Amino acid sequence: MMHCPELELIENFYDAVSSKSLLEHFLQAHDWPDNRYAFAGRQFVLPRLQTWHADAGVRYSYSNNLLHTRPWTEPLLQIRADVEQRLDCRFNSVLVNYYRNGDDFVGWHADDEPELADSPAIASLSFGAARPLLFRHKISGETGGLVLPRGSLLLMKPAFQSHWLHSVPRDGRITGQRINLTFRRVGRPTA
Ligand SMILES: O=C(O)CCC(=O)C(=O)O
Ligand SMILES: [Fe+2]
Repeated sequence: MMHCPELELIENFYDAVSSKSLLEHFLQAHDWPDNRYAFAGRQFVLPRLQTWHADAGVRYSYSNNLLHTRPWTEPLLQIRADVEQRLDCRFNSVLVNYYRNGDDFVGWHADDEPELADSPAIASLSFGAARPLLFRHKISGETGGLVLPRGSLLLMKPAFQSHWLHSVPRDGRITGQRINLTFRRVGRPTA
């Protein structure tokens, strides 16, 4: 598969033991909402479960439309501290995704909302079943992908969101559960 210079994968950021206990935490103790949402007068079903956590005062149109902002939990704060130390970056929010099995997925998108424009580096952590992240160049259409193993930290560098779309495709052969955390830095609105 093609290499993408705007992605950097750090394998075993968490070792097998820590990855397993964090996975168990998210599966057992994290408070998952229903994946049916009402938006713009319509009901729809998100093909995964999701929660959004942010520092006080952070606003993000995607989350404000779909999700309630929740406070940080102890495990999320600890993971944020570990990631910030490793990357020497600050993050003020995290989107937590739960893929119950290979039928859960995220479709093609870029995390390029205007609120992220100032510093759109995103740090993505994975626990549980390994799933591929596919990417597709917005103009040339080149495609590629990489597998995200448990315990890995994927750094999506700023230009990734402006040049590429990404997805985690459906694969009915995968039975295992997967948790993914994307730490973000959402700017405060200037107006
Ligand atoms: O699950 C993943 O690895 C990616 C999730 C994602 O793209 C997102 O939350 O924006
Ligand atoms: Fe994304």
